[in-house]
Amino acid sequence: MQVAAAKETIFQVNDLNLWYDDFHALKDVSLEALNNEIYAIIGPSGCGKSTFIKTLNLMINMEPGVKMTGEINYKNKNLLDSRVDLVDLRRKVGMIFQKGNPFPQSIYDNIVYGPKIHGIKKKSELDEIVETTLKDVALWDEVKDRLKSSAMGLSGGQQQRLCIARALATKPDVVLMDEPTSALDPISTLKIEELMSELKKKYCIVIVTHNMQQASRISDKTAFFLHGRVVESAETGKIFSNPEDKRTEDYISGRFG
Ligand SMILES: Nc1ncnc2c1ncn2[C@@H]1O[C@H](COP(=O)(O)OP(=O)(O)OP(=O)(O)O)[C@@H](O)[C@H]1O
Repeated sequence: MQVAAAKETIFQVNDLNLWYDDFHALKDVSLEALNNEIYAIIGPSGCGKSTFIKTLNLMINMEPGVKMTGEINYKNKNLLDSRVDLVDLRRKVGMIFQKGNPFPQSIYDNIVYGPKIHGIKKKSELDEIVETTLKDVALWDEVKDRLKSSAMGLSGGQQQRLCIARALATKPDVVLMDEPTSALDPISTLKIEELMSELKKKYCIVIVTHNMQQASRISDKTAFFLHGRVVESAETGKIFSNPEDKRTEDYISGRFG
């Protein structure tokens, strides 16, 4: 009998506390996210989901008055140590937001932006990155004849897939997604969900979602946040069918939030 190889730990967060000035927004958060898995973060508005996901590539440092204690180990290196190269970190830990936010440039230039910053200049190499990443997000067939047209002419769902392609172009390990489908129609949402299931074959994905069906459909693990704490974190099937904590059960059954 073959034993499946253990999945690599990408993030190991230990006792993370975060304050915005005096406001204690994350309390003793501990989580482990593995490669080739989708980790969903759920919880009511204001519970700290976006704050948490933004700590994973230190985008949170752009907010004024933020102070953190604890550990955010990314591939065994604590990001809260001072000597982290932020440019390198953001290349390896890509982020997708609620609304696709392409640059007002061509489809092609949106994708080559990151690779060019990281020193790739050869046209054949850039062409290859554009084709591969657009194929990865299932957008190639829709746009291959208009790569030089403005990205702003794409539909909302296409713009979101382009932004995912843009994140993939720098060869990340992780894709963070903060409510990536909340501004999309059901068909575009389904396409992004199918895409996530494909992407997890190569990446670790952490997604914040308000959509409980989405979390249960696509994720492997789920963490339920409330008032800045992780109430419960487990296999998604367990969270949705047999949660340990009454508050988790109340939330997933729509009794609050
Ligand atoms: N820059 C900031 N300065 C001060 N407080 C903040 C800041 N950003 C967020 N907060 C507060 O931290 C708490 C957590 O906010 P956060 O945006 O992480 O919640 P959320 O779970 O993502 O909410 P939503 O689902 O509504 O997006 C909230 O009380 C919020 O008001």
